[in-house]
Amino acid sequence: MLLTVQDIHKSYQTADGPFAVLRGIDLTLQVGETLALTGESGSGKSTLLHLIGGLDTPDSGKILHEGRDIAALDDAGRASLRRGTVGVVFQQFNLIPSLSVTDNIAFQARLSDRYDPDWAAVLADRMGLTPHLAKYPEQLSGGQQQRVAIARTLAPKPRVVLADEPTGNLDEATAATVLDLMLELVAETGAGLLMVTHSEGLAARMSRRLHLRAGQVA
Ligand SMILES: Nc1ncnc2c1ncn2[C@@H]1O[C@H](COP(=O)(O)OP(=O)(O)OP(=O)(O)O)[C@@H](O)[C@H]1O
Repeated sequence: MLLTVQDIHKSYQTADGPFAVLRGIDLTLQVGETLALTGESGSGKSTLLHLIGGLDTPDSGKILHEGRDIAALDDAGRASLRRGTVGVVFQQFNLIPSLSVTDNIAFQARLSDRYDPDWAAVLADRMGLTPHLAKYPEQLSGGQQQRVAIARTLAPKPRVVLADEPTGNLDEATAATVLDLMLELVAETGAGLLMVTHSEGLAARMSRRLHLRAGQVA
């Protein structure tokens, strides 16, 4: 199993006392599987993604990446998880303005020592970015920038791809094209994808759906 999440609980402290955002979440993700995470605004989707990516820690419960409990990792193990094993795509593109498209795509893979120029070239080609490799982010359209962000995430060949509304900034047709590409590439690398989306249309293209309601799987 690529990813196993067991009975996750998470509360935030507020002025009125603790607020339970996640109240016992279980999920699994297998190789090649794509899981849509839906739920109303505030239902805890981003919180769950952050916990799975090791960006925050749950109050209780377990998160296993390929059988390894992330709570048991030391700082170096956690850093390596964030840089290579898990890839995250956010709604904001977060490209580095001073780097060309080529260098933006390579950036994370280089950091984690997983840079493969041939794979980076394949990604750029499939994402339709080859004519734009020498350009800088400000010279690209929103859809092109998002494709660079996705290529950058996939460049280190992560085992699990976590995506938070990755096409939320794009028009519907562009969003569908970008998602199809992401689904193809995730399938080819044998990764699993967990994607937050508000779009019924996009959720329907994925292999499974998990709906959060009041901190639980509905
Ligand atoms: N650091 C924090 N401190 C306190 N409360 C928080 C914190 N982060 C999130 N929350 C609260 O937890 C709840 C869940 O937030 P989260 O961002 O996970 O929801 P979401 O389902 O991703 O929402 P959206 O679809 O609007 O992005 C919200 O009520 C939010 O206000």
